[in-house]
Amino acid sequence: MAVTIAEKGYRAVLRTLIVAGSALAFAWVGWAGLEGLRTQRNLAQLEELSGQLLQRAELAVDYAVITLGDYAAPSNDLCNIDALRTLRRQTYARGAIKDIAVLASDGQPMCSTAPVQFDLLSSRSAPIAEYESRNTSIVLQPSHAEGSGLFRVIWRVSDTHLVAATLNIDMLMFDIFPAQLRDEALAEIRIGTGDVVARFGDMASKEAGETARAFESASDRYPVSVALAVSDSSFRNWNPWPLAPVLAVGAIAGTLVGLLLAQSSMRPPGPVDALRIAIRRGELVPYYQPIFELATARIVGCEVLVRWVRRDGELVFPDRFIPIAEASGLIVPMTERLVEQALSELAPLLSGRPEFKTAFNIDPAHFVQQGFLDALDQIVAQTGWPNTRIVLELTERNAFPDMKQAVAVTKEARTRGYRISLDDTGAGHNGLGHIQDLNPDIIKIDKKFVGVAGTVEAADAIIEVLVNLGQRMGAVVVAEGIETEDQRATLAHAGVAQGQGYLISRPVPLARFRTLIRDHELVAQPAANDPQMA
Ligand SMILES: Nc1nc2c(ncn2[C@@H]2O[C@@H]3COP(=O)(O)O[C@H]4[C@@H](O)[C@H](n5cnc6c(=O)[nH]c(N)nc65)O[C@@H]4COP(=O)(O)O[C@H]3[C@H]2O)c(=O)[nH]1
Repeated sequence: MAVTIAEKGYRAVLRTLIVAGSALAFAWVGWAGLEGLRTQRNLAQLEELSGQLLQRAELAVDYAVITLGDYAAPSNDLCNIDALRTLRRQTYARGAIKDIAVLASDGQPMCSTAPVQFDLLSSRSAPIAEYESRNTSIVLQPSHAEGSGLFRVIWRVSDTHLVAATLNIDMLMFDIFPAQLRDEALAEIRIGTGDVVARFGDMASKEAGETARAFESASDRYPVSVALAVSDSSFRNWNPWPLAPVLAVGAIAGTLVGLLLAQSSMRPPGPVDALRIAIRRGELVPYYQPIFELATARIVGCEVLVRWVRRDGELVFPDRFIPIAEASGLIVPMTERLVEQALSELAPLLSGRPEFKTAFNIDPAHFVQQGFLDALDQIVAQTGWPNTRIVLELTERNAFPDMKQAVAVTKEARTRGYRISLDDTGAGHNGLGHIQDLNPDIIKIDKKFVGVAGTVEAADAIIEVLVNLGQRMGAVVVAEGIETEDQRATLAHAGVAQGQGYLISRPVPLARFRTLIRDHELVAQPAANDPQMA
């Protein structure tokens, strides 16, 4: 089937849309997938950072506890000059520890290596909170100066003997954040119920109201916890993937998939699928060929002949698709739609034309199918046509799959009022067998004989036999394929009652058929000798 320029253009646009859509979709999915991974990775990294910070804080406390362990024996007199000198030396050698002190039972320092450190920062007027560790003899005390980095680890060796180490853990946080987050994140080390001992970073630069991602980790050994917060925008911009390669890879993959998709989805459908689509779209339409009285040229009915009118206007004749429809079973929905459409279209012609009948070609296999007549009844009833005005044409050319069933359905059809017509009579392989079995109401003489009527003796003899048979069986004889006035005259003279053929009209669409009927009614001659009517 030729592909028109418009169709080519349409396909090109469709192909471009499929490929572009697929490329965009893949690029987007690739990007969104990697963004999801990045979020997961960033979350994991921040959790790890908060864990690391907590570990550092715990280590600092561990270190203080180990150092205090050296002075824990109550027998030690730590407050004499020599002992203090040794203590001071050791304190200087241990980075985070700023002071070691011996406390009285009320917590007041008895002696200290650097008495200023903790006491200066704490207010003597308010009591300083104390938080017990899992080992209850180890107590942590934040300083009153929030965020100073200072806090105290006290070891209650006995009720009267307390040793304390003052720590500054500010420097623990110095390198905790990656450079990208340093100005847009906040880390805090807290003691007890929330006293902030040390703070690093700043989120003040971020816009007010911006959400932040927060992480917290708490020690199960000491009353120490760590809180980490990162502004949402920093979090989103952290560890970005290189966007261009990601999009490029996604787009290339999408383009390849799109090309494959376009190729498979635009492959022209096979003949059966094409026909199925055409039926669904209503591209198979009825054409009408008038059946007229040979004596008067009065139109007394029509034969419905299917045409496939493609979207581009191309007209496809039945010999190109009826065999496909019959072999695939699509002949059933095709015929049903055709009957429905034709009867609906022709309904206005019913009134005032009591003899007007419409004939449909019925595939023999469809005819003997279970429920054929019931389905037909339903369609016909919807259109308001009486069954008696409908002719079912059965061809001589195709054999009936089940002749007994065909005879039974024929009888039942006639009981329900339908007329049975035997098409292409004489041209099939059954001789006159079908006439005897099916007892039709109408016998159609094949155009093979009509075309040579009056010129070939054998054809004239066959026509004569069929006319005689018709008369004896009470069947109307119709000649198909009358192309010339001579043929019409010869056939009329031979006793053929009705005919169809190019002499009057080819099969035509509805509008043309209506005009034809009107014109013929105006010029039709009254029958001198009315032949038998079907
Ligand atoms: N040369 C010549 N031809 C004439 C003349 N008058 C009519 N014809 C053609 O002869 C065919 C008569 O239909 P058919 O024997 O039932 O033969 C039909 C019928 O067997 C089948 N067919 C058509 N429509 C349907 C349908 O709706 N259902 C089924 N099952 N078969 C159909 O396709 C066949 C061909 O149909 P068409 O191409 O429409 O061909 C039609 C018609 O156009 C004439 O004066 N000269």
